[in-house]
Amino acid sequence: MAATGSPITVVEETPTPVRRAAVLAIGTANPSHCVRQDEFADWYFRVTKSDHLAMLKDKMKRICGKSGIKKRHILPTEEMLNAHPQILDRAVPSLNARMGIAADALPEVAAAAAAEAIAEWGRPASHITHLVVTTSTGGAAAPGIDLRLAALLSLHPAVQRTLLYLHGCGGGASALRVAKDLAENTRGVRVLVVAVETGATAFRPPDEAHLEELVGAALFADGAGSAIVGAIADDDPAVQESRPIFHLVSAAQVTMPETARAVELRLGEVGVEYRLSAVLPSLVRDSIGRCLMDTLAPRGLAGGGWNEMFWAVHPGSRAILDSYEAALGLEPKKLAASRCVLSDYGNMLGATIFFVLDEMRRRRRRRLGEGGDDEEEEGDQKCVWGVMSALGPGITVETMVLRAAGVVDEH
Ligand SMILES: CC(=O)CC(=O)SCCNC(=O)CCNC(=O)[C@H](O)C(C)(C)COP(=O)(O)OP(=O)(O)OC[C@H]1O[C@@H](n2cnc3c(N)ncnc32)[C@H](O)[C@@H]1OP(=O)(O)O
Repeated sequence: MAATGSPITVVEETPTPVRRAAVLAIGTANPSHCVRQDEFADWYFRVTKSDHLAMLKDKMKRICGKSGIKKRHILPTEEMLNAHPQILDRAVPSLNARMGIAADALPEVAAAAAAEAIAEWGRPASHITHLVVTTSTGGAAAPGIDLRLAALLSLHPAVQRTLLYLHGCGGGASALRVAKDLAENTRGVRVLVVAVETGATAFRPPDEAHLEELVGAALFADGAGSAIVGAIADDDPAVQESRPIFHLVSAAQVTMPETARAVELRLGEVGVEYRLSAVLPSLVRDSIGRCLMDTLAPRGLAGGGWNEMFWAVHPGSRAILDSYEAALGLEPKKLAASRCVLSDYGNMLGATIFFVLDEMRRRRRRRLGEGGDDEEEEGDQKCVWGVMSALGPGITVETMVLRAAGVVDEH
């Protein structure tokens, strides 16, 4: 597909929608422990007592240097690792210790992000009708983090809970897809969506036999993202309460052919184990254009040119963003919000997409509200239609067509 082209005409999923879902508020939060990427290799090898593995440490420094990350928040501290020595010993089961750390810490981080979204929404938490929570690293228990979160936020006892486990980096987008369906199918539904992740469940010392874990240790980070999703309808009195940020126009999920082993997540005796194929960036470069074309063509978006839209791409890593850019012929400004989030927070798996949406609307507000003159930002403020894209295990591609609220379509 050409990078530029004819005006965009979107085929709506429901031609005469009674209700159309929209993101009404966004919140984010992180644990307080922040590490600088240029200091991470020294910290990581010291706290894992691995300074003797000099070649691995050098490799880790090279990976960190090419990661596109400046800093990120992580739950593990030296004190925590000293209190749980089994985390540093691959020969000893450590799942219980890791799940305990996640169960203690993550509800608070998730609640902080959700509380920020609820405050922006401006209505009582008890008005939330549905809660969709996703995590790949925050345990596997029932009742799970969703029930704890409902209690911390004083949600209504009848709130309907859905918990999505192990959707990886696509988790936030999956949860938004579920929330969109819930909101559009029942009048008055207001969904609180929360994604929360920690690398504590996957933190291990460096090992020559598990080099992809060096990559994960260099990229993955901890945080929570949240959104309120509701449906906007002309005949809905609740519309008065809502100031949409992004309309959720249509959603799709596809799996790239023959990639079932490219990205894997597993819960094992030593916590969350993952496989990241070294050829992941090239797999994405080769297939993402076709995947998006197949997904978006039926919705009328494949003929308009990728640069005519704004892009909210999950920053799996610097190389993954490079692959999107190369495959789609995107101008550098298109992925500026994704690269900014990667740089400041790292890859927080499912939580990251909320940070990207938040960063995009912040840039829009800055531009529209303060009359900024940054040409790079200006391009995206004018785009009405956008694509949210995130890759999960599989490689599973989650895609959502977005429409920016408050932007006039000039076509
Ligand atoms: C979890 C989910 O559900 C979805 C996800 O988002 S998964 C996370 C997605 N991200 C990734 O998998 C990382 C993709 N890779 C990258 O971003 C980049 O390769 C990188 C930042 C790790 C390195 O940058 P680069 O430009 O490729 O530099 P390059 O010099 O080729 O690689 C640096 C080193 O990393 C090693 N490396 C890169 N990818 C590796 C992998 N998957 N496993 C092991 N080693 C790897 C290279 O072999 C190289 O080692 P040497 O320096 O010893 O030669």
